[in-house]
Amino acid sequence: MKTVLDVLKGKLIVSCQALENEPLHSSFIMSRMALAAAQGGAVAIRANSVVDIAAIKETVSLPVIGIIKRDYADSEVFITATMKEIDELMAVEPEIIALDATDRPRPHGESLAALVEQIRTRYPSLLLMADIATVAEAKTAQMLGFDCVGTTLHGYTADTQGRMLRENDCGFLRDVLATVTVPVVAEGNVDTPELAARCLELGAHTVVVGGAITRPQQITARFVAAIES
Ligand SMILES: CC(=O)N[C@H](C=O)[C@@H](O)[C@H](O)[C@H](O)COP(=O)(O)O
Repeated sequence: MKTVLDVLKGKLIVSCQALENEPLHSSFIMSRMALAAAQGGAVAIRANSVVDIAAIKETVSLPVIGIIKRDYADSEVFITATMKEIDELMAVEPEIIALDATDRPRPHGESLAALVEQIRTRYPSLLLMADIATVAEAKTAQMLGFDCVGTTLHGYTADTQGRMLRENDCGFLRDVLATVTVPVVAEGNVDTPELAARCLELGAHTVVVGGAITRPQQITARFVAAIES
C-alpha cells in the first residue's frame, strides 16, 4: 500500500496560509486556495490552525501537513511548539504534523527529544515533519525519529537570518540531502516553478510552495519591484 510519503514523492505541496494580519485571513478563502491547488495538480496542502484544516478537509480530499503557529513569551519557537498544539491538531487528523525542530530554546524549557517522545507515545502512527534551519538540526531530527525534514526555517532563525534556499544552486538543500537519509522536503522561498523543479532534481523528496502561489500581496510586490527597478 502507498503511504502518504510515497504519494508526495516528486510532487508539489501547496501551503495555504494567511495569518490574522494578512488580507486573505479566512478559513473559507484558505479552503478555496486548497481547491485551486488541487485543481492545479498539487498532491497535498500545508495549513495552519484547526479551523483552516477543517475547512480544507471539507473541500479537498488531499493529505494535509498541519501546523499551529502560536507565539510564546519565553521562546522564539512558534510552529507547533508544544504538546498542546499537537493535541489540538489531532482533532482534525492531519496526515502529517510539522513542528519546529530547531535547536532554539522551546517554551517552558522543554526539550525537542522529550516532546517527540511524548508525541510518539500518544500518537504512535502520526507522521512527523521536522522544520529545520541548519544541517545539524536536520541530523538531530533524523536521530530523534522524525519521518521527514523540511528546510522551512532556513533563513528565519538568528543563525540563518536572510539566507535563501536558492543561494549557491540550493547549496543548503544539497548539504541536508548529503547528511540525512530520511525524505527531505524543500520548503521556504521556493518562488518559481524552475526552482521547485530544481529542488526535486537535486533529490528533494517533495517541494512545498506557499507565498508564490497563495499570498497575492507577495506576488504583487514582486511585479511592482520588477517594474520599478
Ligand atoms: C518561516 C515560516 O513561518 N514559514 C511558514 C511555515 O509554515 C509559512 O509562512 C510559509 O509560507 C511556508 O513555509 C512556505 O514557504 P513560502 O511561503 O516561502 O513558499
